[in-house]
Amino acid sequence: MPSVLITGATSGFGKAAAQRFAKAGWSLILTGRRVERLKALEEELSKQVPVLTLALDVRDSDAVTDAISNLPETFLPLTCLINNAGLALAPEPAQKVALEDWHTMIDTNITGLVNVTHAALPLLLKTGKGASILNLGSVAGQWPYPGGHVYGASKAFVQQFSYNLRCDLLGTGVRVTDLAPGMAETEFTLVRTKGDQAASDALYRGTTPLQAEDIAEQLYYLATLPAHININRLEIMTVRQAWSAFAVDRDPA
Ligand SMILES: NC(=O)C1=CN([C@@H]2O[C@H](COP(=O)(O)OP(=O)(O)OC[C@H]3O[C@@H](n4cnc5c(N)ncnc54)[C@H](OP(=O)(O)O)[C@@H]3O)[C@@H](O)[C@H]2O)C=CC1
Ligand SMILES: O=CCS(=O)(=O)O
Repeated sequence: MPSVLITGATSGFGKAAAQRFAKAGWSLILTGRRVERLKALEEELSKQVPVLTLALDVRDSDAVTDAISNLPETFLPLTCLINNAGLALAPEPAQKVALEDWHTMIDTNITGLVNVTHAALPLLLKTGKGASILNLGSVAGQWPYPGGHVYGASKAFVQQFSYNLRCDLLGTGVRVTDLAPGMAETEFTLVRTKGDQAASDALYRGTTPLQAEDIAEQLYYLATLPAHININRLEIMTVRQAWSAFAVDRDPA
């Protein structure tokens, strides 16, 4: 039975991915900080497949290394790592943002992702052919927009780290993908606005955002491609989102 390690499984893409992989019979290693949600997910999915939940903050490198290097045999070999835990904060212009918010994004989206990758790499290399690392990037890593500042830059890191890993893992059989979604309706905007439900609802109202299940389906597709195929980057948007014109600073009329 293949097994998948999903970071940030307590909400959004991570939770939907856990449900999708469970449906296909994969063993699940699920992580996140919110213990109650992990427990609920374990209760739901352990009726279908073996489930191991790890209450972990991806920023804590010692805890991450310890947990991943001591996985029970039932959850090995590890076939897929989904580096999904992440967040955006402070949609305001850069010059108005608290430094702490920038640090939180860097510590989670960059340091957290490399912590988990470093800990899981020996297991994935042992699996070799057919193993995958699926990294949650974002359209924000490729395309600039106002208020994107450190969030977009952290996702540009995810893209380049994914490509560079591909170079080093050549010949090992381990695949690496930067999956870069656009606007998707999860708790992402609630977190970004520090709990402003009205702002979150307003962003998704009157359009058709991607849903967590759409991304889960892509993750499952990527993890189950024939072993000789590596999709390097997959950018995915709702058909109701696109780019906009360049902004220009003009003198008053
Ligand atoms: N929604 C969107 O529009 C898009 C999202 N993305 C990316 O997809 C990923 C998932 O986002 P999404 O599902 O939308 O958002 P959610 O807010 O719904 O889920 C985020 C998940 O990350 C976990 N997480 C956050 N910080 C930490 C931490 N320090 N340690 C461990 N887990 C953490 C949360 O768990 P807990 O709080 O329990 O720790 C939660 O399970 C993120 O990397 C995001 O940047 C990319 C493109 C578009
Ligand atoms: O990564 C999230 C999508 S967006 O808010 O940057 O468009």
